[in-house]
Amino acid sequence: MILVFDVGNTNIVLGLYKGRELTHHWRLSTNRSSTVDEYGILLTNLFQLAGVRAEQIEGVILSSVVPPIMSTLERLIVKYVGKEPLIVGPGIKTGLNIRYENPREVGADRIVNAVAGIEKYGTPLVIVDFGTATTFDYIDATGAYIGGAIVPGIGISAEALYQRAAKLPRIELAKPKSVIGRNTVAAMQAGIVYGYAGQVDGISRRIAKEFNVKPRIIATGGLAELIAVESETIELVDPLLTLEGLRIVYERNG
Ligand SMILES: Nc1ncnc2c1ncn2[C@@H]1O[C@H](COP(=O)(O)OP(=O)(O)OP(=O)(O)O)[C@@H](O)[C@H]1O
Ligand SMILES: CC(C)(CO)[C@@H](O)C(=O)NCCC(=O)O
Ligand SMILES: [K+]
Repeated sequence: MILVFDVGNTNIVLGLYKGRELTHHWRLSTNRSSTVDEYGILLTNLFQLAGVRAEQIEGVILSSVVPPIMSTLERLIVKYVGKEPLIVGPGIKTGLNIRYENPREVGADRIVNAVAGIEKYGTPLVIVDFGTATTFDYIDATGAYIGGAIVPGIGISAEALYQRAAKLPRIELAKPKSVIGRNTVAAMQAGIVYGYAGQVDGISRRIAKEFNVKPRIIATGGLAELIAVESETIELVDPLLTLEGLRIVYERNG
């Protein structure tokens, strides 16, 4: 069994693979002040509930876009799983040709998404990940990672309205009845849901035009489903794409 960790700014998503099969997956909050032992209690409890013993885990792979908690997570894995994790970053084989100006700058989550996306969906491809930030990644027909776009995430945008405008409340992110809201909550929901759906369509169409391609457009991330149903360009939602990418990268370094 291998244990995979996708460490994002909002959530840590972890999964257990038996061969190619994802047997368990869990979502924890990313808490910058949690200690090794606090994360250790969570991990131990999850394993216990799943009937998994740490000795059954042959290897661990971790991708993170939160540098300040890396040392905590590395120590967590050594202490509670008894393994040195493989960390997605310079020096490991991803098999991805990265054409970013500085390849080290690309978020590990975006790299791992691209690896899984190419394997599962082929190229050319656009991956949209609705996380803390919404990211777009464009992979060309040769399988090269060209780059993408980074947008404030849905949660960040909704939170900013609430924080900065005295009369705007915190809202539930849900689809409103109409694109024209006739109360504050409905108006905010319309702006966010249709705004983000339109953003995906707009950016995807621009990619298609600028690069003269017809890429498949695949979405992932916590809030993908809500937006995908309103988008005209998202072909499908693959909620566990990042975990799949981690498994593939682990195998490429075996
Ligand atoms: N129902 C909701 N209402 C309001 N905000 C939400 C809702 N669900 C998620 N969010 C917010 O949206 C953002 C993205 O959440 P999501 O669960 O997609 O994170 P994620 O995909 O794990 O992101 P990351 O990988 O960056 O940690 C977070 O800021 C989260 O607080
Ligand atoms: C954009 C986020 C925050 C999305 O999780 C992450 O991929 C990241 O921190 N990336 C580094 C910057 C870049 O990808 O260009
Ligand atoms: K993410």
